[in-house]
Amino acid sequence: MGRSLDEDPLTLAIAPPSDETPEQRAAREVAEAEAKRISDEIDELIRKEREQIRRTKKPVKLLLLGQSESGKTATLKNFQLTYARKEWSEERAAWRAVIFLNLVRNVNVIMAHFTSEMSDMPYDPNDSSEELHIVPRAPRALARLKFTDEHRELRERLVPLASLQQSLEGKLGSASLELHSTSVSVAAPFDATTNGHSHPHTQHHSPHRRGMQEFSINSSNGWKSALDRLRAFRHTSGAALSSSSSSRNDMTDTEAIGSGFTPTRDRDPEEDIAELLAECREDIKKLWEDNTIREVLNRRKVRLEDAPGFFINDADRIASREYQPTDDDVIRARLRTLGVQEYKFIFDHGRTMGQEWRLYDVGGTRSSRGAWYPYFDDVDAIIFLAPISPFDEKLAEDKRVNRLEDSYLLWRSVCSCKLLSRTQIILFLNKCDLLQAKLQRGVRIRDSVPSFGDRKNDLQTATKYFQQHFKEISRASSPVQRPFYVHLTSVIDTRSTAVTLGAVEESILREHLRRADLM
Ligand SMILES: Nc1nc2c(ncn2[C@@H]2O[C@H](COP(=O)(O)OP(=O)(O)OP(=O)(O)O)[C@@H](O)[C@H]2O)c(=O)[nH]1
Ligand SMILES: [Mg+2]
Repeated sequence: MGRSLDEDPLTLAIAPPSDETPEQRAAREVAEAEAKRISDEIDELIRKEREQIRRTKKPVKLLLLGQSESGKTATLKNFQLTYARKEWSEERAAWRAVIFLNLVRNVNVIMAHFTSEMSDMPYDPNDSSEELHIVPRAPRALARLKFTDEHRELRERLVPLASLQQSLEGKLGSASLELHSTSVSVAAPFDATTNGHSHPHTQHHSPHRRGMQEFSINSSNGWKSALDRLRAFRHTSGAALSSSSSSRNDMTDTEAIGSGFTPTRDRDPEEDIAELLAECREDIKKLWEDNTIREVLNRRKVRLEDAPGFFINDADRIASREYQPTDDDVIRARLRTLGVQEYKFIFDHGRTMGQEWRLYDVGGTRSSRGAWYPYFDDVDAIIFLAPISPFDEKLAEDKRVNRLEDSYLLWRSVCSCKLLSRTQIILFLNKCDLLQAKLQRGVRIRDSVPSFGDRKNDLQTATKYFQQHFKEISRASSPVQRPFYVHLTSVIDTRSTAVTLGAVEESILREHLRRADLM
């Protein structure tokens, strides 16, 4: 037989006193109702929080867009450095070979100009070996530079670095080669698709169905595709230097020996490279510090300092057997992005600790942009990188196009894209450090950007002007008005970038939760 409710101890304990007056009863019922309301509110908060946590299990997706060399990969590296430090530390050493290649390239660019000036060869700006944004020598006649025997000997001693560059490029694959021309002459080849028509470049691309290798290298950690090649190269000993590969830059051992770079067998080839560089260290410094050679570069308007992967100033530190990359070196190392690469990070710092983020880093050359469109569909936010220092430079892949103009066109296409009309877009006006240096050297903006007019040629005025221009484009071209988020950045400055990323993280997360609520 069951117990009567009247006998339940709890019921008895909380039962109203038998002598309760009607007033006391009314007051008790009000208090009970209030307690229930508070309790329900707490239950609802807990439910929402749980729901939010459940939803945020969905990765936060962030797409990085911008022209080539705008700093997308450098921004991605800053994310990793700030929020996924363990992975960052594990990968740091793998960048050593890329930095060696960057340094060797700096040397070889100087060597190419120095050699052609020494042999009085006419300068050909279309020469495919040119990697920098160089303008032809001014037509006025300048006195011929005087080269000494010491210059000739220096040149002889540094010749092996040409084959070293080829070998490193061959082993790192096409990511290590810059693109010098492209058949695509429009800024946003995805544009036709954005207007509702299919486009030949994007028709068959989807994140799950991508074919062409140039457009689609996709791994859980993209730059590893290049670095893995290098690891394979290291682990197959010196003999790997002669292995055949798809790269046009592979050389045979015979070629390597003939041109002065002789790999030592049975040893990690990266150590051979470090050793060769260490042997060349004093000559590299001499080359960079020589007044006549500096004059060659000045006359040809070659500014290595503004170019990606500038390391020759650090030759003393890098050209060494013991060299290990620092965080800053890795951020500054240049390796071109091929296709669209997906990076997954579980953040181990910050407000979103434990949260998975997926960052999509794209190749920014005009011929790569057709592959972006499939990724517009499902991202929480876009960071658009627009470098503002190259207002007087041309695209590497199309020497007729001004870089700033290209960024404006691309920005307009992204802002006007219907698929992105409700996507948060954060603009980074990047390379402010290089802009400042350029303005300090006396380069006038109005000579390249006539609409800048007689404004003050200083950093503050320039950034305000460029910012306003991007804002107007956004306002005029966005299908639905959107807030204009902008940051002035120099993403090689890891400290200030960490602060910027903190603000970005919060704003993207808010957007992520808002989108989750809408679903
Ligand atoms: N001085 C300076 N260099 C920068 C800045 N941002 C990027 N760089 C350097 O510029 C070079 C190109 O940057 P990346 O991040 O590789 O450019 P990207 O946009 O990924 O280029 P693609 O992969 O070709 O599309 C690298 O060597 C960077 O270290 C900056 O704000 N200041
Ligand atoms: Mg990149």
